[in-house]
Amino acid sequence: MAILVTGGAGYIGSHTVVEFLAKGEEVIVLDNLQKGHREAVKSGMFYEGDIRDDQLLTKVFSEHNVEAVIHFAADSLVGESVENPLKYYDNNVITAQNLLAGMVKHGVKNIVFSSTAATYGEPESIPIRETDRKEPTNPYGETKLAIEKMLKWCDHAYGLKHVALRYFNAAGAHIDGQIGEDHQPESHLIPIILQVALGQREQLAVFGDDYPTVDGTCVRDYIHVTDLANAHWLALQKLRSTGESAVYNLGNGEGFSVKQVVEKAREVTGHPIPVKIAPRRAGDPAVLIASSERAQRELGWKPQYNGLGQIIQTAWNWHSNHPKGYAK
Ligand SMILES: NC(=O)c1ccc[n+]([C@@H]2O[C@H](COP(=O)([O-])OP(=O)(O)OC[C@H]3O[C@@H](n4cnc5c(N)ncnc54)[C@H](O)[C@@H]3O)[C@@H](O)[C@H]2O)c1
Ligand SMILES: O=c1ccn([C@@H]2O[C@H](COP(=O)(O)OP(=O)(O)O[C@H]3O[C@H](CO)[C@@H](O)[C@H](O)[C@H]3O)[C@@H](O)[C@H]2O)c(=O)[nH]1
Repeated sequence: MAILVTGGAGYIGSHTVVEFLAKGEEVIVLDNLQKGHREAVKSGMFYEGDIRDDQLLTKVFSEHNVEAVIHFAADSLVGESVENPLKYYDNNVITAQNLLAGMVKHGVKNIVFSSTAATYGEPESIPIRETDRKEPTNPYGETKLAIEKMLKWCDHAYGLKHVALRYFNAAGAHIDGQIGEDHQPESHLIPIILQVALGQREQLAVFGDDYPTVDGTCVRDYIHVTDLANAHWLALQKLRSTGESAVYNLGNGEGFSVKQVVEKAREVTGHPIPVKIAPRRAGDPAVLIASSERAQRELGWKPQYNGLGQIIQTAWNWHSNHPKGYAK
């Protein structure tokens, strides 16, 4: 039976495809390449197209005996979602609805869903636990929370089981150096810092230094992309063995401010990485740090890359060897 990976040509999806293939799974990727890269999917079957295309979904589900879907495909930028919320309701909520309808129609019973720390909004306490209050501060988080609720009701009505994985900040690149992060245009902190180190940007704009944090800049929990990829496989095993829906946070449990990330990147790259202080970016909570205790206990998940320097080093290997990303 096959595993359908939507958004498998994207950053986290492509790393997950590698891990699933290594475990001997049969993988099919569906990606419209709006952000992903065909070159990031080295093997496995590939369908180029949009999940909102019913004919294509029917074709994929008819041509394969799909056991489970790993659903990465989405728009996922906090700042952009504040400026253009309807884009997020369309490509996140409507896309998920279409996918779930296709799964129900074709009798596919399992889904692992990419949720996010952005579902919590400003945390009520740190570290954040799965049961904590969820009041997103941006439309991106709202759409992911709406999908989590849609999954709950699909379980209730159709017996469609899910594991929702609330990732904190994905970072780093595959240890073999063949795949990594390449978003056009880039908006994520670590790749932007490394573009400064490569001389592709003059400086990093730090979005706000007046947050109630250790040095005034936002604090995030950075988790290696391969550790995230492995959590998906463990989530699938849980669905296979228990047939129960669940939700898990995925992070390292340690927070780093923007300035601390810059400092660590200076150590890794040996570059001074100049910064300038810029206004706050709308929708950013001050601090997001995970408790992943539930994932460790119930999935047996244990991050292998728990040092920020180690995570940045893998990203630096990728960016310095692929200064233009996947572009030739
Ligand atoms: N990067 C992070 O730090 C982070 C953290 C928390 C959650 N997430 C979630 O993880 C998932 C993957 O994130 P990423 O950073 O790899 O993003 P990405 O943009 O690199 O990957 C998403 C992929 O989905 C594809 N896609 C988007 N809409 C599609 C559609 N309608 N039909 C078919 N393909 C479509 C894109 O082309 C892209 O390849 C997203 O759902 C995101 O919300 C990411
Ligand atoms: O040029 C930049 C880029 C980012 N930041 C800051 O760096 C931090 C991290 O930003 P970024 O890398 O853009 O990640 P987030 O906005 O925290 O969001 C990521 O992490 C979330 C989970 O925490 C996911 O849901 C999102 O999809 C993913 O993009 C934030 O405080 C930003 O304000 C800057 O100061 N300057």
